[in-house]
Amino acid sequence: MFLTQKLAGQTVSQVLAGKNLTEALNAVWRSNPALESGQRGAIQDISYGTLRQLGLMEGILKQLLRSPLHEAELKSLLLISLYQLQFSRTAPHTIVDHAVKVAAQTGSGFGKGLVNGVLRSFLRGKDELVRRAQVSEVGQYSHPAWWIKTMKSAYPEQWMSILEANNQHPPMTLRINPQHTTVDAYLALLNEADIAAKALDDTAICINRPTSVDFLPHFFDGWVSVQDWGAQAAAKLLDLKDGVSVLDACAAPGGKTGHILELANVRLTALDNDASRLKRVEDNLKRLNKSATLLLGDAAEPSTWWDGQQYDRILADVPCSATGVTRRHPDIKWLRRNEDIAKFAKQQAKMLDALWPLVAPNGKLLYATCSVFPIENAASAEAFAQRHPDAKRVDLPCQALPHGQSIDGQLLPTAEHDGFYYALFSKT
Ligand SMILES: C[S@@+](CC[C@H](N)C(=O)[O-])C[C@H]1O[C@@H](n2cnc3c(N)ncnc32)[C@H](O)[C@@H]1O
Repeated sequence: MFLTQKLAGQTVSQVLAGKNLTEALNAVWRSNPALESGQRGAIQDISYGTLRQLGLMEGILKQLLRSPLHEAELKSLLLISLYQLQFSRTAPHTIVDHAVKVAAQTGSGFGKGLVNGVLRSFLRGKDELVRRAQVSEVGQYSHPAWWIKTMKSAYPEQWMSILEANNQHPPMTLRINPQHTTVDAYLALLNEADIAAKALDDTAICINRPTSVDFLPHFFDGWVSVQDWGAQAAAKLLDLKDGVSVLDACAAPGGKTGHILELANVRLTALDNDASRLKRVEDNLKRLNKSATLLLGDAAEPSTWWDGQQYDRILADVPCSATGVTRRHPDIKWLRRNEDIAKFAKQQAKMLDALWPLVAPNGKLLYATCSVFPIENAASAEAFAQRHPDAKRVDLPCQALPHGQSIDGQLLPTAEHDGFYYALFSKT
């Protein structure tokens, strides 16, 4: 426990200094190769949990400090320990004792007494401290104020459920490969493996308790993939048929690439501008025993990689704020800035404009983001249609969507799926 608290504190400290959570955790794994899987799991749980609840934890800590604490590692140690005291089942005295030991090794060691005092004061006045921290919306919903404001104005009825969904553990969802199995047959295999799960539709299965893919029957034979239910809509929306040519313009790590190849016998080009991520597409396709032409290139600069042959279908699953998948990356709540959203929208418009000439007559382009910010979604799609009179917005076939519905292409995060946006255009 001592080591997990120490390393979780360091991880959160790195994130608060601007590093992304995945990179911060990878750095911990690299410098501590002897960690056991249980310890890694605990470090991950504490770091993710603290960042999900950071607004609340900061609100509590502020009440317990006489003056702002500038020593970053000590502050993060307090935040993760408060998180554990509030949300974990570990005995409080163990959490406090170990936090004090970590503090003794942190910086000049002066923080021992402070950590002891703060954590014991929290235990004495917990309920009132939490209540007072939740008076502010940042404390109650653990999102930055600018984010809460945008959600309120964009979704006057759903903003609270969106913010609450962002702070939950994400669901683990599988996509079965219809070339190998069916939902019913695979549920039976899961049942035999003692993995409780339920069907979401005729290709998606939700696992009750997330598990390692090592335990999923025939995972390495390509029978199933891990993919959010909302993400599974993309390939279905593309209206695929055998023989069509498809460009997956922002393909890595290849979740949707694999799905496209499972649905029809298409000629697929998978493009990404990140070589290491493109390698992940290759690995994914190998597991699924599928093939595609992989290209390293910039979707916004087709002249550098395009062979001049138009595509019948283009999937533009563009880089975005990822605000629809916040619960999988809770660091983005604290690393994103309001002004980033407009920058993403600009980059997305550039990519869409560059890709549109590559769509064949009567072909289709599906614009996709995992954002819930309208500037990147509805506003982007409308502006694109305005700029391109030959782009006709097509209604999304509801059978492709979770529960058969969206708000004009917008899926908001729920217990069953992440937040996504889809806009489909056909070339007249
Ligand atoms: C949202 S992710 C795509 C997820 C992927 N479609 C899937 O389902 O697994 C966006 C991808 O776009 C890539 N990307 C970012 N800028 C790009 C650009 N200018 N051209 C091509 N790919 C780009 C990123 O490397 C990233 O892999």
